[in-house]
Order: sequence, then C-alpha cells, then structure tokens
Amino acid sequence: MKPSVVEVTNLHKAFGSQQVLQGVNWNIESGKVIGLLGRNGAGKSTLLECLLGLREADVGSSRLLGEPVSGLSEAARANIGYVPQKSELFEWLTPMQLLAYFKALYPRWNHAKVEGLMQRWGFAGESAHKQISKLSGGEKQRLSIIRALAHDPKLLVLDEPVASLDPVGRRDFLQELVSDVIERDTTVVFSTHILSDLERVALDVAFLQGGKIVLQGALDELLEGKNLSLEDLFVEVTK
Ligand SMILES: Nc1ncnc2c1ncn2[C@@H]1O[C@H](COP(=O)(O)OP(=O)(O)OP(=O)(O)O)[C@@H](O)[C@H]1O
Repeated sequence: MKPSVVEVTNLHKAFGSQQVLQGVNWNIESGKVIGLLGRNGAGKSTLLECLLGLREADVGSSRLLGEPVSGLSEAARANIGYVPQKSELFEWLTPMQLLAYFKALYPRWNHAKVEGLMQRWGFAGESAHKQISKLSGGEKQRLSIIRALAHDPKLLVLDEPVASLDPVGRRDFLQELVSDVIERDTTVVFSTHILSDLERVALDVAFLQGGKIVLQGALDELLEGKNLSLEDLFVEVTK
C-alpha cells in the first residue's frame, strides 16, 4: 500500500450551533486524484481549509505528507499547493509580476512548466502584462492554477478550481493534472460540482454528506454493474 499523503482523523467543526464537520476520517494515498463531492453547504471548503490547517478544527487532527498540520516543516510546506475558491491574487500586479514574486518565495520552481502553461493557457500575449484586476474570472482562475502547479507540489488541494473555466479550460486543466500525477506521483484533491469532468478521467471520488465522508472509491468501481450515472449516484448518496 502506498503511504498516506493526507490523514484526517475525527475532524469536527461547528459554526455557532451549526455542526458542519461531524467526525471526518479521510485517508488519501500518494498518487491519487480525488474529486470531493457534496451538496452546496455540505462543508467541502471547510474540510479543505481544516485539513490544510488554515482553519482551526474543534476536534480532530490532520497530517499532511506524514507530518502533523499544526507543526509542518518548511520542506513539507514547500511541497503543498493550494488554490482557494476565491483566489486572493495580488490584483494590482500583472500575471508576470505575480509569478516572479512567488518564484522568489519557493526553493523549487519549474520554470519550463510555467512557461508552457502560460503559452497554452492564454497568457502568451497581452494578458500576461495586464493588471490582474482586469482579467476575467476564468483567466484569474487559470493563473491561480498555474501558480499552484509551478513549484511541483507533492500535494495539490484545489477548491472548485474549474468553476469559472470554459469546457476547453476544464479539459486542459484535467489533462495537466493527470499528466502531472503520472509523471511525478502528485496527489490531488479538488472539490467540484462538474460531474461530467470526473466521468471523463479515471479518478477517485469522495462524497461529503452529513459532516462525514460517506463514500470514497474509484469512480469506475463505484459505478460498476449499477447502471447508474455519477449524477444518479450523487443524488442517491447525498439524499
Ligand atoms: N466563516 C463562517 N461562519 C459561519 N458559517 C460558515 C462559515 N464558513 C462556512 N459556514 C457555513 O458552513 C457550511 C459549509 O460551508 P462550506 O463553504 O464549507 O460548504 P461547501 O460544501 O464548500 O459549499 P459550496 O458547494 O456551496 O461551495 C455552510 O452552511 C456555511 O454557511
């Protein structure tokens, strides 16, 4: 069995009287690409934030790359990439300036990958030098993904990364993820509502429902012999 890159144990989180996470146990093995699914308000963002240590859980623990999230080493931090749902890019910079800024922060920076993605993902010309505040929602999202992939993280966590992307952008994104996983054994967790994308690539899925991960597995195995689509399964599991 491959080592766990994410190990979440008994995670609880409430906002006031609203119990959002109610004992999440979640192990993610190295090299997996997992789509995190759940209804609006199920707690996907909360779970991703808690497991990354960006939001304090009430109870429970999270380990990333074998280390407790409360005391991650610099080396482990440098191996994690995160794209939040609302990206907090430096809106006054241009994409080129933003990437130069982050390049200076990371010991490892894959210049060739960044160049290639900038060319292929619409930043070949003028838009690389436009103020980020003037980019479209999808362009900002693509830039956030490029930034998160640039330091070749071992663990990549993305909160609805494709929500603003057009179908071509979504396909490019998934292809990039899959090739990264195959080439470098990256582990990827991303929340999404776009089920058709998940059906196109052989991914794992995990369902968050009632504050817990209630079902997880390879999509083809979960659907095998059931004559169900992923949408049917989603409706069934999240009832
Ligand atoms: N800072 C906060 N204060 C109070 N309630 C919050 C806060 N953050 C989230 N919540 C509540 O927790 C619940 C889960 O929110 P969360 O954003 O994690 O859900 P989600 O599954 O990511 O939803 P969506 O699919 O709509 O993005 C929601 O009911 C939300 O209103």
